[in-house]
Amino acid sequence: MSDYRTITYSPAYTLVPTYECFNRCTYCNFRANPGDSPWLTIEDAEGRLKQLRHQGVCEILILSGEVHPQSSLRQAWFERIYALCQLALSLGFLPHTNVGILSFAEMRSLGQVNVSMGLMLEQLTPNLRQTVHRHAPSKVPEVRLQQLAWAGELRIPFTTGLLLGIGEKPEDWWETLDAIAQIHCHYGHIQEVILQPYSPGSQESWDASGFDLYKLPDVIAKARQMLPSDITLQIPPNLVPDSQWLLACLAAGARDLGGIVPKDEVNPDYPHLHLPKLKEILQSAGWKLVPRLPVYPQYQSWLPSRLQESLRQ
Ligand SMILES: O=c1nc2n(C[C@H](O)[C@H](O)[C@H](O)CO)c3cc(O)ccc3cc-2c(=O)[nH]1
Ligand SMILES: C[C@H]1O[C@@H](n2cnc3c(N)ncnc32)[C@H](O)[C@@H]1O
Ligand code: MET
Ligand code: SF4
Repeated sequence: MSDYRTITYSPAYTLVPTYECFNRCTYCNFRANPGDSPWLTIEDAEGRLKQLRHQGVCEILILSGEVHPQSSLRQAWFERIYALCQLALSLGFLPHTNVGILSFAEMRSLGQVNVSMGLMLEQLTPNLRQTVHRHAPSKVPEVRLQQLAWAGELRIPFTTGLLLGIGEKPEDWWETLDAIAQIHCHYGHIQEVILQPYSPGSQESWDASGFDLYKLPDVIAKARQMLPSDITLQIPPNLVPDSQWLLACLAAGARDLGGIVPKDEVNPDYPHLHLPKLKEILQSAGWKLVPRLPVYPQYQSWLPSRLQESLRQ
């Protein structure tokens, strides 16, 4: 069977351990000030996950604001995230965690309870350190590249990507894609690359217009040429609301729509279309939308045997 004309998505639900974050990326509509966002309790998460059973949800996406590595609360923050992953597994779900920068030891332990993990490279250009990332130590490009290398060393199936339209130049896109291609050639662990158009929301401090979506198909086409063919290109359909342009993105080489979630926690102002509607749009152009797991098939044998057991169930 050929996978020609097939587009995938992951039926997902997002848990947010905390919105509090010591970084202040100016485009962020997610963060709260440290101390201002009560942490998600295990009891609360358990209640929510139990309601999700038998609804077709497979992936639990764990997205968090970050507690400073030197903070006395760091260990409790990390333990809460680990416990949330264990909880999701115990209830039959498959966790994918993206909680920002981790120490090597933290990443290694989360690798034991996640079928894949993620961290967006955003953009490599150092210029953003003076602008949108001026108060975001976690967004230092070298630090993020190091995270990708550690994930490779630890053989964790990984999702990364570019945030487009945060003040970078087109040549910066190619530099960032090239870095991803190189790291994948070394470790072979990048399962997908997200091309995420910056989309303005109501909570951010930056007041910029969103990424010009009409450029997205060209960026996708170039990314498809530059990246190894075993990396899937993902675009978030809720951030490409014009269905003709969504189809143009697929024609250009995007093959995955990421997690389709009840609430996009990062871009709460952009709800997803209902699945039947999305299927209909894709079908009109000859595409079939099919669910996938948060770990791609070629990486399943990389996982610890406990996680492979969870996959079988
Ligand atoms: O619904 C969303 N899912 C996001 N996801 C999840 C993604 O769509 C997929 O569900 C996962 O990558 C699993 O395949 C991210 C995953 C990452 O590793 C890094 C960044 C994102 C960003 C988003 C996002 O903004 N909205
Ligand atoms: C979890 C990921 O969400 C992305 N992210 C953060 N803020 C926005 C926004 N306003 N629009 C689009 N993507 C965003 C970043 O790339 C981050 O790494
Ligand atoms: N704080 C993490 C990052 O930026 C993940 C969530 S962002 C809303 O990488
Ligand atoms: S994008 Fe992530 S790191 Fe930046 S402020 Fe938001 S939550 Fe924090």
